[in-house]
Amino acid sequence: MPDALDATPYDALLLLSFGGPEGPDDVVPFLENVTRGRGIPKERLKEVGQHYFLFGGVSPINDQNRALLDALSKDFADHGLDLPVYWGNRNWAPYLTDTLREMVRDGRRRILVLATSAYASYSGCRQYRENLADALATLEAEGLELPRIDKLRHYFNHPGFVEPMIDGVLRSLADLPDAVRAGAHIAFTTHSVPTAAADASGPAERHGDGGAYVEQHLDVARLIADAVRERTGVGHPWQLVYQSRSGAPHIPWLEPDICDHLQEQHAAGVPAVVMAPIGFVSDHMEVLYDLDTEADAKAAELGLPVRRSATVGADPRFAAAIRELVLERSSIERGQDVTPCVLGALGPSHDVCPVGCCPARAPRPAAAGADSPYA
Ligand SMILES: CC1=C(CCC(=O)O)c2cc3nc(cc4[nH]c(cc5[nH]c(cc1n2)c(C)c5CCC(=O)O)c(CCC(=O)O)c4C)C(CCC(=O)O)=C3C
Ligand SMILES: [Fe+2]
Repeated sequence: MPDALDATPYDALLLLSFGGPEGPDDVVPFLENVTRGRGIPKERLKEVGQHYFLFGGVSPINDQNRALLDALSKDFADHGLDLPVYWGNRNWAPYLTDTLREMVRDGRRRILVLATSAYASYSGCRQYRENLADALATLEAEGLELPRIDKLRHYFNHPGFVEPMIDGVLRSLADLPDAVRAGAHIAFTTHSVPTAAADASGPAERHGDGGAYVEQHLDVARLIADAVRERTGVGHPWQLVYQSRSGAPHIPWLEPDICDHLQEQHAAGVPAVVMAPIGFVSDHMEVLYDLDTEADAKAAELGLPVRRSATVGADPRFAAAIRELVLERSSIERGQDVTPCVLGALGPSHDVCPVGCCPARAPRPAAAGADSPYA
């Protein structure tokens, strides 16, 4: 047995995710949960419902999270880290509030949260923190003693997140026909968000011109493109592009969309494209529909060879990265010196979201940050 690792003061890890439907009857109530109060046009909702029905009403995200939980349990056990791992979602069972209640009943007092979103943004960070605050408010109203909740720093630039994606892009390039491989363009994709949300992402000093959201994605894209050049000797041209736009058409969102981008690349004579969904932690519906279905169809129509590279999912290197991040944060909370493990130009992200980080359109209480109303 390895020496036991020390996660004190934490007594549990909470995997916090989006949630997704597990059958046709779940689709509409799931979409209602997601879009409550968010002003998404009815037409868009109908269309997104169809994406789920095309896959039997089942989002792959829950099985992805189950696989990640298994990978985390295995990694923690193999390394002598005795820390229970729980799972709760924003939009579908197991619901965050129910999981948090169970954790309190199990006596957990200091909880560290791993969200399945690697980057700063309202949708990828503060909204999860708002959900944590809502859950705490519910437990408080039930008379339960509230645990203290912290959130792990953004892990977009952790080697355990980036390296599996480098391998994925290399595999996709290798999988392209020989004749088009050297000329292939890499389209790094992430979820589009309103440009106003991107501009206000991250701490106040990063606001403006795409904010921390765009800056962090560009950092990861550059890391992957550089690593690919080092390993293949070919400097593939690349661009950060967007997918899964929603919202009303008159509100500006980040562009270009991947499908328009494929068309432009094709028109410019690019012989092949690797689509690398760096904005997503696993192959969930955005990847299976928006890339593997819609963008693939667009490419087929153009006669453009494309490949889609893997997300990290339950890669053991990602599980190991989470262990390292847990131990790093535990040491910091104990007042010890640590050297954060990080790649790229931006350095490690903050441990605690400062006041004004990824502000909401309408301010609401958010936990696990400097502006948390909870301890
Ligand atoms: C930045 C970002 C991430 C990445 C970070 C993270 O992972 O959290 C993400 C992930 C996800 N988004 C998901 C699903 C949906 N997102 C929607 C709507 C929206 N997403 C937004 C942003 C993001 N979303 C935004 C700005 C909206 C507009 C409405 C609003 O401002 O809230 C809608 C409504 C319909 C639509 O309009 O598409 C659905 C169904 C699923 C589950 C997939 C599955 O089931 O497998 C996942 C992982
Ligand atoms: Fe989304």
